[in-house]
Parts: sequence; structure tokens; C-alpha cells
Amino acid sequence: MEEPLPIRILIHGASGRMGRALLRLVAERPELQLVAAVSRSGQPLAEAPAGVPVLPVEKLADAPDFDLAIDFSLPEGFGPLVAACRAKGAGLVSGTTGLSEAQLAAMDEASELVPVLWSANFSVGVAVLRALVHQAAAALPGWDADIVESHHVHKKDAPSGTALSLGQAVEQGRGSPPHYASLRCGDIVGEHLVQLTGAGERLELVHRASNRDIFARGALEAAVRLSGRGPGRYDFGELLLAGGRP
Ligand SMILES: NC(=O)C1=CN([C@@H]2O[C@H](COP(=O)(O)OP(=O)(O)OC[C@H]3O[C@@H](n4cnc5c(N)ncnc54)[C@H](OP(=O)(O)O)[C@@H]3O)[C@@H](O)[C@H]2O)C=CC1
Ligand SMILES: O=C(O)C1=N[C@H](C(=O)O)C[C@H](O)C1
Repeated sequence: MEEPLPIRILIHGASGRMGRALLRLVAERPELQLVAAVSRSGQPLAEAPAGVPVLPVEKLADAPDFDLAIDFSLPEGFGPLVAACRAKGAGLVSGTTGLSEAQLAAMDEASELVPVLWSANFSVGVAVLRALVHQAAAALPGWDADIVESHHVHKKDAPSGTALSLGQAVEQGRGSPPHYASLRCGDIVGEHLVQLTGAGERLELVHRASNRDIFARGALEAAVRLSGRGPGRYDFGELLLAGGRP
């Protein structure tokens, strides 16, 4: 029997904290073939496998053909990436947070042509936490709801994308949004506490990430599971948990 063709991927935001983790871990997935890496500057990257070009963002349109882009960058680079995916007929797996309403709408538009999966958090734990938060908020509609998120000092957006996504689950559960608090301290990878407080008692649901490999592995898993699917928006939790946990 013939071997299936590898899924050709481009990593966008390759020089960042997440991009470097992806470059290191992509070799764990033989289904994926890295064909190009893109950063704002295009400076050479020690983590890029030999023979894989590292392109500056202005050269994105000249990248070799790819089937899927995996994106962990900044909102500034999002528009050109979505345009490149549309032009190549390629899918998009994105974890970039802090996107504007217009950028989210552009992603929806692109999903009429190509498969798109955006998630604020690619960890298995947060996918499960979201469901637990929805259930708890629905059961405790009169309680106070607060989300406290803590991240490293370099993080630009606040509240974090994960906090906002957990906030949506709270709102869907009890009909009103939570309050948010954001801390930026040292090198914290990412912590999210959802606190529901009633008279004389408090329920705390918390997730702590201690390294970025969990997000990178989640995004690589999502890329494999998204490959070969038709145009549309896909949900990380559904794609991940429906087909059995990796
Ligand atoms: N969904 C999830 O599970 C997770 C999401 N994130 C999100 O991923 C994103 C990246 O995080 P992190 O790796 O820590 O960030 P970094 O700041 O470390 O990296 C940002 C990357 O984006 C590139 N970049 C910056 N501006 C542009 C541009 N205009 N066009 C193209 N590329 C650009 C940078 O290139 P250069 O170095 O050349 O400037 C760099 O490669 C953030 O939005 C963060 O919130 C992070 C972790 C998990
Ligand atoms: O910027 C980060 O680092 C992270 N960003 C994501 C977010 O905004 O929720 C996910 C994770 O918490 C790390």
C-alpha cells in the first residue's frame, strides 16, 4: 500500500517562544513536513531543521506551497497570513491571541474557502476546564464569578485569550460575564483561576501550565486532525476530545 503524502506545514511566528517550541517538536510528528518558517525579521534560527527556509514576513507570498499554516505570532501579522492561506488554498491552525473583531471576521470569511481552527489555548487541560466551568457556572447562577490569569511579563494582551474564552463559558452557563484580573509576573507560562463565590463558600477551578510544549504538541495534533477536512471553522476541544485524547 502507498504511504500517504506528508502534510506540508508552514510555521508562522517561528522565532517566538511558541514558534521555537514548534520547530523543536515538529520532528515528533512524521505525518508533518515542515516546508518553511516565517518570522517578522527572517533571521536564521538554530531550531529550524537544515534545508528549511526562514523567511521574513514580507516574503510570505513567496513561500513554497503548504497545506496548513500553524500560527503563534502577533495580531499585526494576522491579515497577511490569512491572505496567504486563502491564496494557497491552505488551512490555518492559529493560537494567536489579542485579535480584533475585524481579524476574527476575516478568519470566518476565510473559513468559507479553507479549514480554520483558532484556539486561545491548545492544552488538553484547558479544553476540559472549559466544559467544567460551563457546568459549574450553570449550576451556580447567583454566585460571583471572577477569572484571574497570570502570565510572564512579555505577554502583550490582557485579559489572556484563555481567560476570555473561559469567560464565554461562564456567560453561556449563567447568563452574565465574570470579572477579570490579569497579573504579569516573571516567567509564568500561563495560569487561569476561575472562582465562583457564594455566601460562606467558594469554588475554585484552576489550570497551571508549566511549559509551552503542551501548547505546541496540541497545535501539532490539531494540524494532523484538521488535515484533509473541508472548509469551515473547527473547535479544538471537539476535534481533540471527540477522536480520543492524544
Ligand atoms: N493558543 C495557545 O495555546 C497559546 C497562544 N499563545 C499566543 O501565541 C502568540 C505568540 O506568543 P509567543 O510565542 O510567546 O510570542 P513571541 O513574542 O515570543 O513571538 C512572536 C512571534 O511573532 C513574530 N511576529 C511579530 N510581528 C509579526 C508580524 N507583523 N508578522 C509576522 N510575524 C510577526 C515574531 O517575529 P520576530 O521575532 O522576528 O519579531 C515572533 O516570531 C501570542 O498571541 C500568545 O498569546 C501563546 C502560547 C499558547
Ligand atoms: O501568551 C502566552 O504566553 C499565552 N497565551 C495564551 C492566552 O492568551 O491565553 C495561552 C497561554 O495561557 C499562554
